[in-house]
Amino acid sequence: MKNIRIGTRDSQLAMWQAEWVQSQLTELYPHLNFELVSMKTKGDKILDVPLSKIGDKGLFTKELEQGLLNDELDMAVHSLKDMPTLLPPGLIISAFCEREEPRDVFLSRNGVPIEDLPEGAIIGTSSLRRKSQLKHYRPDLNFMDLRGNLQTRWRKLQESDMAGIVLAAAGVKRLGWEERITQILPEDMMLSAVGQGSIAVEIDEKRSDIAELLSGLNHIATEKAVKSERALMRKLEGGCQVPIGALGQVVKGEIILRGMVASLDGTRLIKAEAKGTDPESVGIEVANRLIEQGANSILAEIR
Ligand SMILES: NCc1[nH]cc(CCC(=O)O)c1CC(=O)O
Repeated sequence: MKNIRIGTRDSQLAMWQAEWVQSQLTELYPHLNFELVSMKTKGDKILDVPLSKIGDKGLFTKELEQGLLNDELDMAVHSLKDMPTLLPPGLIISAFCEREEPRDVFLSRNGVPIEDLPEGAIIGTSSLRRKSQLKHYRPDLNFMDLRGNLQTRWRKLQESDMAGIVLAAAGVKRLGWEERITQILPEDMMLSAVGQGSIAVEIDEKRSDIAELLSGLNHIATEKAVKSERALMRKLEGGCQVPIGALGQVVKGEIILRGMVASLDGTRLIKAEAKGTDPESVGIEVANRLIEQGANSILAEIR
């Protein structure tokens, strides 16, 4: 029986996602054997520094991509959110799996939603995107850097004097932690990260055999939405380490894309929106509208 190697990081969330891809493929192709190969990435090893300070693109993807290029892996499963907008030459995303809830959630230690937290409450997050938007909404809030996998972040919340933490709903749901969610943050308070909630499967562009297997996992509406978000990000030259939010939604085949750029202190926050059918042009249009409103000067300050 043919053996197909699926690469993944070894965090509990990454393993859940890779196992999900494995089970979908096994169901579609019961005569093939899909094997998981787990590895640690640089982003899993450096845990004491906020991602924005490491400033390295592909922190969670490089080792897996090396595996694809060296023919040690046949495919690599990633959270799309962790993937740079430009892939290494020779690699492509072969499937954008159907998106889970894209929004962020607040996990409050005492069950108190963000709007009712006491003045000066401390929120755990290292994400510039989450901090800037929360600062904009409530300038009195304080922040504590928080990295590590979801288990680590939950444990740190219990052990510290933080009021709560902000996480992607998708990860929280995949780990079965729904009951820990205090609130889903609405898009006008917290626009999610580019690609958030979608699982992407990356392959060597020469492996048309693998691409064929994966065609059954691609979800067209998700693909359109996240491609528009990634086009916006590419135009603004952001990584996941800048305060940019974007959410595309496909309604009757048309993409509606909203984008947001904020300053770190939350005093400036700009938004733009556009509609269309071509992901690339919708993404660029929203990016240009953000640039017209001063996005580049906000981003230049941060870089
Ligand atoms: N930055 C790490 C990361 N990458 C993807 C997810 C969640 C899963 C997803 O967005 O698909 C998370 C955790 C989080 O931000 O809470």
